[in-house]
Amino acid sequence: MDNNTKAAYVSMKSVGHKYDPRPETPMVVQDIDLDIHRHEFVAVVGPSGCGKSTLLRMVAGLLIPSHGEVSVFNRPVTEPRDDVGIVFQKANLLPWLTVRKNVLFPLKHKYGSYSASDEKRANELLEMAGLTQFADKMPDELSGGMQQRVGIVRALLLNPDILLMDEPFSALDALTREQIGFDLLDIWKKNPKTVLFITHSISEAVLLSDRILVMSKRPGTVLDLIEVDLPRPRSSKTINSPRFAELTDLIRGYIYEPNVPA
Ligand SMILES: Nc1ncnc2c1ncn2[C@@H]1O[C@H](COP(=O)(O)OP(=O)(O)OP(=O)(O)O)[C@@H](O)[C@H]1O
Repeated sequence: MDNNTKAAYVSMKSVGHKYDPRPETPMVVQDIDLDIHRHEFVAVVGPSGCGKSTLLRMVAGLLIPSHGEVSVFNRPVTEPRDDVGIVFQKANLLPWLTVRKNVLFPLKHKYGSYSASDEKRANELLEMAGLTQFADKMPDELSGGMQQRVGIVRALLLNPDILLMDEPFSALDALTREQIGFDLLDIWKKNPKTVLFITHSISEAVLLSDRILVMSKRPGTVLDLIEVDLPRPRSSKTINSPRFAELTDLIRGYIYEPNVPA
C-alpha cells in the first residue's frame, strides 16, 4: 500500500454550520469530523434535513462552514472548486444537444472549445457506461436511468479526483436504481475516484460504499462511521448476504430508533 492510498483527499474537522447567523438560531450540522481517503467511496445517510447536502456543498466550496474547516487535498476550501465532479438528483441535460455534446459541454463552457482527444475520451467514457449507441441521440430519447448515466459521464470527463453525488438516483424507479448502482460500481472500478455519495437509501449506501457516515437528525452530528466489510465486487448476491442484512439493520436502528440522542 503506497502512502497516497491513505492520504485524506477530503477532510472535515469540527465542522458546523448555521445558515442564519443569529445567535438564537440552531446549528444545521455540528461537530462533524470525517476524512475521506484516496479512491474511497463514502456514503452519508441520515434523516431528511440533517444536513447531508450541506456537507456536500462545503466540499464543493459552494458553502463555507461557519465553524471548523473543510480541506480538499490538504488545503482549506475557501471558494467554489472546479476540480470536483458533481452529480445531482436530476441530470439536467441540455435538451437541444446530443448526448455526446452534453458530455462535452462543460469543457466547451470552461475553455471555449474541446479537442479531438477530449472527444475520444468522451466516447471512451460513453462506451464504459454502455451508452455508445445513444451518443448521437437527444436526451429526451433516453430513459431516466440512461440520462443519469450521461450525467455521471459528464462529471467524469474533466477527470476530477473527487466525485460528489447528491442523491443521484433518487428520481429513478427501484429496479433502475439498483441496476445503475451496479453500473456506478463498474464505472468506479474502471475509473477510480474518491466519492462522497449522499443518499436516503440505506441499502444503496451499504451496497456501494467502503464506509458510511450516519448522521443524527438536525442538528446533524455523527452517530457512527461504519466500515462496510462486504467483499468486492458486489452483486445481487451481496444484497442477499447475512452481513448485508446486519449492516442495513444497524443503520436502520440509528435512524429509526427514537431513543438515539439527536
Ligand atoms: N440555503 C439555505 N438557507 C437556509 N436554510 C437552508 C439552506 N439550505 C438548507 N437549509 C436548511 O438546512 C437544513 C439541512 O438541509 P440539507 O439540504 O443539507 O439537508 P439534507 O439532509 O440534505 O436534507 P434532505 O435529505 O431532505 O435532502 C434544512 O433544515 C434546510 O431547510
